[in-house]
Amino acid sequence: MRAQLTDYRHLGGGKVRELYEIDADTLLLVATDRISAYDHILPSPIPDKGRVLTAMSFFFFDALGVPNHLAGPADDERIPAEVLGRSMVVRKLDMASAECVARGYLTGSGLVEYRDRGTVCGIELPGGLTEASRLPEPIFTPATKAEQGEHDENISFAELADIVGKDLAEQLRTATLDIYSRAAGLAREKGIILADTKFEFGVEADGSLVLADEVLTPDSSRYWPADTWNEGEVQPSFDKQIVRNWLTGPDSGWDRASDQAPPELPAEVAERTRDRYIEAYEKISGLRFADWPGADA
Ligand SMILES: N#Cc1c(N)ncnc1-c1cnn(CCN2CCOCC2)c1
Repeated sequence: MRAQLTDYRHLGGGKVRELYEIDADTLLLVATDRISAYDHILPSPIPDKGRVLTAMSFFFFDALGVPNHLAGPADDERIPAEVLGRSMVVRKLDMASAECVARGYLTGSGLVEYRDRGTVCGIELPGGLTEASRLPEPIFTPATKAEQGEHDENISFAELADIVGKDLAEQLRTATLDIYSRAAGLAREKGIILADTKFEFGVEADGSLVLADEVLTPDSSRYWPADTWNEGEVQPSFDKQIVRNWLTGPDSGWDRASDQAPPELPAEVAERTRDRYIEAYEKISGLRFADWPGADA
């Protein structure tokens, strides 16, 4: 008999996820169908988004073969029926206080700093790079965790070392770059560019790392279609471009520059976005989303 969500203490959450306490040693990480765009949580859910992104985390935790925080399978009995398929039962860890970001391409906040200083997180980069340039090699660009609604603040490796200690900072950098490179190679074979991604790690009593949080989902990463990659242009997001185009198009009636909340999405836009999430998962994993638990949740 499955527990109820109300059996668990709600610890908090973020823009699109919630965290519950199962017991002293175990948490329930729940992904919702909420989607954010242009720093707004949209009023319209994307059906099955939580399940697809949870399936992606489970795929990569298995594929990567590094120590991780999963404490049960996708259909673990401790997962309430209403969130089955979009939840992970995870071990409660002592979390490292840093967002561990790897970038293989220059965009977003990294591009802003590069245009200002020629660096990203204090890392000198070659001249002449532009929007969506592939970097000579992937770089580790840590950030401090921001309060909800705020943007994480990029910091240098030296600043990270001051926060977590030099040895742990070096471990975080090595693990982040190694996992990113392996995942990027896997995605590229399937025609998808993993431009960048954000990991969170726990630290065991012996100082070893445990990969935590969600991993390599479209919410924690930038995924671009490889066949349309064109240096110097803002790349289309593999998963969110349909929503972005509708929101900034003539039909939405929304002004991105205003402080208006975005409108509801047409059902067709939500449905096509669902299809893109499923396409990303099935292309990358080689698995069928139809086989993932929780379809009737
Ligand atoms: N994963 C994990 C984990 C763990 N295994 N042990 C202890 N704490 C955490 C933890 C607590 N917060 N976060 C940031 C991710 N949050 C998720 C919910 O939504 C908001 C963001 C991770």
